[in-house]
Amino acid sequence: MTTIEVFAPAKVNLTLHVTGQRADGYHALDSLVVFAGIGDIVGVSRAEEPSLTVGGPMAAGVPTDRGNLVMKAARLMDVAADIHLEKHLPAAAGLGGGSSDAAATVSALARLTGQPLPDAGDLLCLGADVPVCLQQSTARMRGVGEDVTPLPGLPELHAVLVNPGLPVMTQQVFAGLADRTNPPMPDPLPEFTSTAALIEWLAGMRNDLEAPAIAAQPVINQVFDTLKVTPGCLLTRMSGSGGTCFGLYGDAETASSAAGRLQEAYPSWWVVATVLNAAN
Ligand SMILES: C[C@](O)(CO)[C@H](O)COP(=O)(O)OP(=O)(O)OC[C@H]1O[C@@H](n2ccc(N)nc2=O)[C@H](O)[C@@H]1O
Ligand SMILES: Nc1ncnc2c1ncn2[C@@H]1O[C@H](COP(=O)(O)OP(=O)(O)OP(=O)(O)O)[C@@H](O)[C@H]1O
Repeated sequence: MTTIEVFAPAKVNLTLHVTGQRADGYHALDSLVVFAGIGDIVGVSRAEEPSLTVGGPMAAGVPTDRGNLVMKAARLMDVAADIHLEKHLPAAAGLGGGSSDAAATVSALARLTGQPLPDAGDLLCLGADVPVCLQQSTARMRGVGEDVTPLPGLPELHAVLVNPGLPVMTQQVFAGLADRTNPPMPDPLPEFTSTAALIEWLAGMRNDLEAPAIAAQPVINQVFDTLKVTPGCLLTRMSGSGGTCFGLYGDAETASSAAGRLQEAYPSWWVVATVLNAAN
């Protein structure tokens, strides 16, 4: 029995500019998206009937029925498969958890069956983050998520990801936006010759969902305040619709030390030091 396993990395929005709203209610975005060294693992093999098992340290509360996005992905691919999902990412965390899992499932089933990958537009029914998660590489994401421009050559970043353990529902955060028409990022983006230059530029960009996410889950403010005072923290920002926030550091040792301090101080939080945009 052939089993295909695919890594489903965490999706991190280094910027997230909300530039408008469509008639269908979805928002136009302009986002610099990178992927982390931590993620879920999706394993698929052919079966008579679809089935799903969910394991891993972050499996609690994740749907194990047809509502799981990996099962929706299998239905989109029209393949009956046994799927095993190993969860390492918190759900409803702004890390594209379910979306990355769905994208990994699509990729694994395409390899298992030889089917072509669906177009970005066809993947949106699984989630707005699925097209960028299918590429699993640094990109500028626009439209509602279907317009994905790969950005090779960006410097890698040493980061600490922190999630306070409370789910944040994406729809509620978008609904809480005060302004829905905000400036996009510059086009084209500058050439970044160093990590320091990238971080300095990022400081001038935004995540427009921070304010409504904080309104929905005020503990996010505490995550920001805690990250900001860790030694060597160069930038803090929320990823996606939250509640995960990230801090950027100059090197792996500084990031790892900050993660250790934070995890000791907040044992119930999910804290991970990782590399973003690692050279593929
Ligand atoms: C916030 C981001 O994670 C940034 O990468 C994505 O835009 C959201 O991606 P996602 O979690 O896959 O979102 P979906 O599950 O497709 O949509 C959840 C809800 O978020 C809102 N939504 C999502 C994407 C978008 N461009 N505009 C929206 O207004 C819609 O109300 C939608 O019903
Ligand atoms: N494979 C999955 N992993 C985690 N949650 C899932 C999955 N499939 C469906 N869900 C459901 O989707 C909800 C949203 O979880 P998900 O991890 O997709 O949010 P998110 O994508 O991290 O948020 P954002 O889009 O802001 O990055 C969860 O609360 C859960 O009930």
